Amino acid sequence: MAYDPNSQSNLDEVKTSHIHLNLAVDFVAKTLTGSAELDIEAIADNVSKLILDTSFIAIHSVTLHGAPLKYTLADRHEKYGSALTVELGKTLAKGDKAKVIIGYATTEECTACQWLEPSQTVGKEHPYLFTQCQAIHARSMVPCQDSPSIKLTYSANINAPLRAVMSAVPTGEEKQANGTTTYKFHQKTRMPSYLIALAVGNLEGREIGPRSTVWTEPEVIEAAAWEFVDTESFIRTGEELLTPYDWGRYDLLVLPASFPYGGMENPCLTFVTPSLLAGDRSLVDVVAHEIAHSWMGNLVTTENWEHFWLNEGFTVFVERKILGRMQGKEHAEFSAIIGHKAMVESVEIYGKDHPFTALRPCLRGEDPDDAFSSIPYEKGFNLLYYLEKHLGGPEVFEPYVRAHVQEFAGRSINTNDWKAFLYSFMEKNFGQEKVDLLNKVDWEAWLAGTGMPPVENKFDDTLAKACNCLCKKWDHSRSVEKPTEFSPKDIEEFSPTRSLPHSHLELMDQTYGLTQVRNAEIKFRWHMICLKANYEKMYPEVAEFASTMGRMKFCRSLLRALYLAKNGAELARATFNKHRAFYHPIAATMIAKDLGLAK
Ligand SMILES: CC/C=C\C/C=C\C[C@@H](O)/C=C/C=C/C=C\[C@@H](O)CCCC(=O)O
Ligand SMILES: [Zn+2]
Repeated sequence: MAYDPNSQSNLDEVKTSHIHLNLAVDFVAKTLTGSAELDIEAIADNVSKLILDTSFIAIHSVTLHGAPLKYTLADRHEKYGSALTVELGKTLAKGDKAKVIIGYATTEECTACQWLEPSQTVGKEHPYLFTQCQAIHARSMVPCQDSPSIKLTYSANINAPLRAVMSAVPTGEEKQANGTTTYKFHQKTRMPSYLIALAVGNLEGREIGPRSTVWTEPEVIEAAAWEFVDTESFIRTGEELLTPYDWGRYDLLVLPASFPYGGMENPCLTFVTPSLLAGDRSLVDVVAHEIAHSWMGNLVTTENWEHFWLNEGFTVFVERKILGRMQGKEHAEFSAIIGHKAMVESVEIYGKDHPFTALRPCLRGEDPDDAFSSIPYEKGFNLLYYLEKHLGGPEVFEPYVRAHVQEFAGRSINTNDWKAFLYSFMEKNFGQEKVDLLNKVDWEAWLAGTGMPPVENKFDDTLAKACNCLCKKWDHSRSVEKPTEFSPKDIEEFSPTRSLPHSHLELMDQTYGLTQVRNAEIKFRWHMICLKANYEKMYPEVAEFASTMGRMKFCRSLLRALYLAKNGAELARATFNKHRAFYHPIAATMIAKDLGLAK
């Protein structure tokens, strides 16, 4: 039976198999208004009610096959929203089906939607709406069983004044007499509610592959189409490693700058931050990551957010397999080294004994957004990387990873399911020898232990060597007042850490032009180095970057570091307060907590 501590739905009694959305997008009222039709099925006997997750939603009506039903909306749970209890007016036996239609509207407190003014878009002429439902924000957009343990198909008719795109295949559009258009969608593959996604804006599409179109504002379409030209090769490599791609289309949507994540694996339509548009295709590993989710997370889904590592650890593992095949093994290993550094930083931020540093944390009573960090990604990856080596390498492990997808596609699983299948696959295909090896793994330390993983993997440092070498050179240059051995050539491959004297930071900037750099990853690291050194001259640049780039990896980390830097706290808070409306509601909530501004 499904267990989900972050949902208030009666998951043990009912499951939803399909949702049809009929929604009108109102940019003036900033609401989605219409209905959600839920096809439900009793999974137990004597089911008389349906309990749905909602958050800041106004319920207008509930009907069953046209007849009104009684319902109550509970007082709001601070983290999980208001449970909507619908009296079904009859008792369902196990296997009985029903269609419940809920008339509703979102409200201005909706945490999934960000409504952008024209001034917040690239083109500055049209408003824009986008949603982000992971982890538990779908309930603020659609009344539903908002748990990844429930997998459903969905369809939608979205009436909007501008083009609408969704995490589904478009099936048609109908012009309306009032000048709006109804955009129709269908998602045939069963997926969890957190993958429901919608964007509406002045969007143009450009084909970049046999099953891929990149969507974005016309002003950036050229740059986007150029940057993501390798998309089809990533998908094919994923198919070679795993199973045929199941979702039909793989389109990309490049969002406005306030999009809070690097990418979001919404099926058929990955959402990405415009910070990937580096102009040199150097940041497209995020696209490899989102494509890997087509199998890991979207087909094989975590049962609840406590096993989030099954989505992300496996996705990072496949992402690095794809990179290894396309760019060479040393690139994949370099990515693992960078990921390891991110994990060290996350453990430092939480503290090594913090429960959220465990691979499988307890999230009862917690907001999953508070538990989000690099840990499920990188500790999960490190466990799989370690298991691959421990069990005999890719020849043994890659067939297992493929079998894992074949076994669990279409299902939601937990860590016990995962481990049981790993044992049975190894025993069946390779015999007792592998089972003995599995029995030697310190499962308790890997899964429940806090802090860094119990085993430190060794990664190939071919590409890291150049960075480490240059880092040492700058470190040793502390004793020299005006070092002369540095040149722009140094940084064709690199990145440093411990704080340097301000004079050296100035020289570094003059030599490498770091303040002017376009690549957001490099800019971010340069800003972090300056903040670590309390280099106040750079604080205004940091504030500018953090208030124009809504990807939390950048703005949240920079504002938190500025807040902790000498004389930086006031500027961090002032910057956030001034630009609060720029951030997506999820980012705004998290940053307010970091800066001690949460209510
Ligand atoms: C143990 C953690 C438990 C639950 C967390 C689940 C969801 C967290 C929620 O905050 C949503 C996360 C969405 C992530 C989307 C994309 C990431 O891959 C982006 C990573 C950061 C970046 O590159 O910007
Ligand atoms: Zn991911």
